[in-house]
Amino acid sequence: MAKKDVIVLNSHGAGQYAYADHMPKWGETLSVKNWYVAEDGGKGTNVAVALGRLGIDTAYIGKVGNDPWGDLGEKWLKEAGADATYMYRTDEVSTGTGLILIGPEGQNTVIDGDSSSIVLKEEEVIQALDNMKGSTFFVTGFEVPMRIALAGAKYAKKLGMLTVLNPSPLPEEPMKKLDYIDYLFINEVEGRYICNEAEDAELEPRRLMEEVQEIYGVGNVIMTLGAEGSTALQGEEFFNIPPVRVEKVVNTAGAGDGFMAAAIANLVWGKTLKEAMEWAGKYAALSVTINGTIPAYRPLDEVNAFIEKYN
Ligand SMILES: Nc1ncnc2c1ncn2[C@@H]1O[C@H](COP(=O)(O)OP(=O)(O)OP(=O)(O)O)[C@@H](O)[C@H]1O
Repeated sequence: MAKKDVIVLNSHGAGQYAYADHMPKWGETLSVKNWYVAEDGGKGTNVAVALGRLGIDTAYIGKVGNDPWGDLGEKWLKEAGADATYMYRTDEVSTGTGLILIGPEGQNTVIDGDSSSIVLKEEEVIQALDNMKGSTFFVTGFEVPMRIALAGAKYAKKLGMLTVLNPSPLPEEPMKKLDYIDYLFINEVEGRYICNEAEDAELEPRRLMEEVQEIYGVGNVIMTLGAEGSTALQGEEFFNIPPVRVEKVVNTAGAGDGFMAAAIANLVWGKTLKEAMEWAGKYAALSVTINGTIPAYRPLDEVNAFIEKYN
């Protein structure tokens, strides 16, 4: 039986970026500058790699194609020390990938491929969880089908694990109660959407999280506020974690995934939720000073050095 500190069930994918001076017409061969595969993994591999690099015993569950993008995900996981045994493979659909064509004014057109996550089966998730009974945390999100993510969370809870959900991308239909979820991580836009609030509406973060608690029946709601830091409602206890100001913000993509991974790592280390969020805020602040998503998830010694310098 392979017990883990954290099991992550969510997607893997790889975005391809290309810079063009115009949009191609049908039949045209367009030469583009600087075509590259970005190291942004999809929320599953992002979180699993971030946790692995922090030294947390982590396993990934998901499905990728039999193609180079799937191989890349497996390589990232293994290099981070995460277990890729349950990175299932399929010939039916290729690994989720998108072509992001960036124009001369920075405008972009995205061609998004179907992701192999859509053919992940509930039985495969259950089998993986059965083989990892006794694990501590189970983390999921909706870049795999919502039905699969929630079935996984319910089963993990039944096996005695602590469950964490990042319900992103949010489904259009309202969700039912999620009272088998222990920790819900959302950003402010998602918080307002769940509460049916306009993005620029006035509801205070605390009230928003109270409503989210009520709607979903989840006791611990953690809401990230971008450059403004983060905030949480743990039962009735509210806390606000002020932002960490860095000299130069280079790239904030994936900051939310990194923040969640860092907070969970601290919960594994026995810290309180408040302590976990303070550390995660520093971890995420370091990540926004580094270009790329996966490259910005730094190992424990580098994060500690940054925190020492910051203090
Ligand atoms: N400009 C910034 N300066 C310092 N810290 C930041 C900045 N932007 C984000 N962070 C940190 O990262 C955390 C997560 O950011 P954010 O709320 O933007 O998540 P998100 O919207 O889920 O991000 P993404 O979807 O890009 O992963 C914040 O709570 C904060 O701690």
